[in-house]
Amino acid sequence: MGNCFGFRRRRLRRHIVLILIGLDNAGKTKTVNNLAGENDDKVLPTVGFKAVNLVHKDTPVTIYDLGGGPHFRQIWPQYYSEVHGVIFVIDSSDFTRLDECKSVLEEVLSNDKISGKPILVLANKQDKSGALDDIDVVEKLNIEPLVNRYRCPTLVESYSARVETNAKKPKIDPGLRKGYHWLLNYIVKRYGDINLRVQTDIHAELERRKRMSQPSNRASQTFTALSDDIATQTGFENPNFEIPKSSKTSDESKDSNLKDLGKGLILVKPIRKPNSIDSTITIESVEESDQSNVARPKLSPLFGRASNTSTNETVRIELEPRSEFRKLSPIVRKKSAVNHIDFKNRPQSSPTYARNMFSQSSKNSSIAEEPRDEGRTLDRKHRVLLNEADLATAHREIVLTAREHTSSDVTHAWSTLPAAPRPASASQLLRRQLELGPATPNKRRLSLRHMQRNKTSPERNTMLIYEPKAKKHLDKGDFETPTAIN
Ligand SMILES: Nc1nc2c(ncn2[C@@H]2O[C@H](COP(=O)(O)OP(=O)(O)OP(=O)(O)O)[C@@H](O)[C@H]2O)c(=O)[nH]1
Ligand SMILES: [Mg+2]
Repeated sequence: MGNCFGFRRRRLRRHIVLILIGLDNAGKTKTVNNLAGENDDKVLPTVGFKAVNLVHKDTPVTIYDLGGGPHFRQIWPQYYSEVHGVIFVIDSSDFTRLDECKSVLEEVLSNDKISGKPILVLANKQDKSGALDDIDVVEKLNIEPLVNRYRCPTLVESYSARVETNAKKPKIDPGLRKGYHWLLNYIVKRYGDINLRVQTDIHAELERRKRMSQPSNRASQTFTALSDDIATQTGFENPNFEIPKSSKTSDESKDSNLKDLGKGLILVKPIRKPNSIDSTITIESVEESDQSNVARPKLSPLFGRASNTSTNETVRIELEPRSEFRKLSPIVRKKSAVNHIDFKNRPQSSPTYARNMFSQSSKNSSIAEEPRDEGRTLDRKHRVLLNEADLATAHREIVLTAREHTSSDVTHAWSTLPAAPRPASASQLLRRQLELGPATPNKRRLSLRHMQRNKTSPERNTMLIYEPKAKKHLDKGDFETPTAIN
């Protein structure tokens, strides 16, 4: 019987997109031909890519069969954001290329757009004598630690894409059939989560490309994108944020801020890797100088400034939230009726929160407009992202904490706000880690990893910090135990 209210259950329209990759000559095209029921004796090396459309239990499936030659591998990442899963084919009879295969697989899995997505590893050419079976492949390619590291649900299957030529319709090897069905069923079951991530990634990628195509604003806008990803996709307050308790008057505070801004500014510029659309933000310290004629970098207020006060080594990165990202963010979607971000639990992500806080603070008038406390600063628009001093002194790995606020917090004055944060647990929306990567004397990589419940893999934002006059050499040995910042 139909629904008596005349409602029909709306089914989510699914469309699964897979990417088929692996070294050249691995048998990718032969494999997809098998899946499509094509009996093609001679397959030629793929130039560029080929899209194959199939159907799995009423769900359309598109498989991008990409060329595996070294030149074509460079275009693989362009497809990563839009795929729901990966099929990685290996020629298990070609022992000479196992190392190459291993490093290519690691490169794929470590990509931000792939980490966390399901992977089907296919050990092809089992008909050849001496071919490695699936267990050997797992061992030789070190697959287990690799997929654990990048949190990719993985299945390894062995099969042969070579089928009997006299058969009208090629039989699909049971190994291939099993693996293919596992991958599709896995995606179908978690389609909502995986697809949300795919859509968000596609949107972010388009935005980034749009920005990159505007040369005049390239530096500032790229930085905006990066900051926004941190600010809006985490939906949380700044990791090292602490509510400052300043005893200074607003005039004093303004003065000290102006002075600090004059010292050691930081240049922010994007670095583009050749043949890649990815860019990294480099933050370069400018040495302190008394010469007034030294040109200071002009940074757009759009993306905020970054400043480094030489006295306390605080790197201050100011974030400007952008509304476009919010529209797609899972946090926005949580409340169905309106475009509403649940600021109650993430008050510091909210521009209105900051505004309220400041209007509250100015009403109370004992609060400085831009209060400052030992290198940590919060002002009207911005939040502190990294506290260099904290990083440099103790922490190899910092497990960030989430802070619980109730709406009543907003009515408090700065000085009376609860300061003790509650440690984030795995069941909470986010799990974030700040990692201090391997360091050279003057270069450090800081990456912010954060995980959202609705996503299947961590987001990662990386910044390289160059310190021309760095004295400390930070390496693994300097840090022993992870410490929570409170
Ligand atoms: N013996 C044997 N040969 C296979 C098998 N699968 C593919 N081949 C052969 O391996 C060669 C390469 O196959 P392709 O499917 O073109 O390989 P590919 O991975 O698509 O290569 P690119 O498009 O260059 O990246 C072809 O000559 C296939 O006939 C298999 O299971 N057994
Ligand atoms: Mg091919």
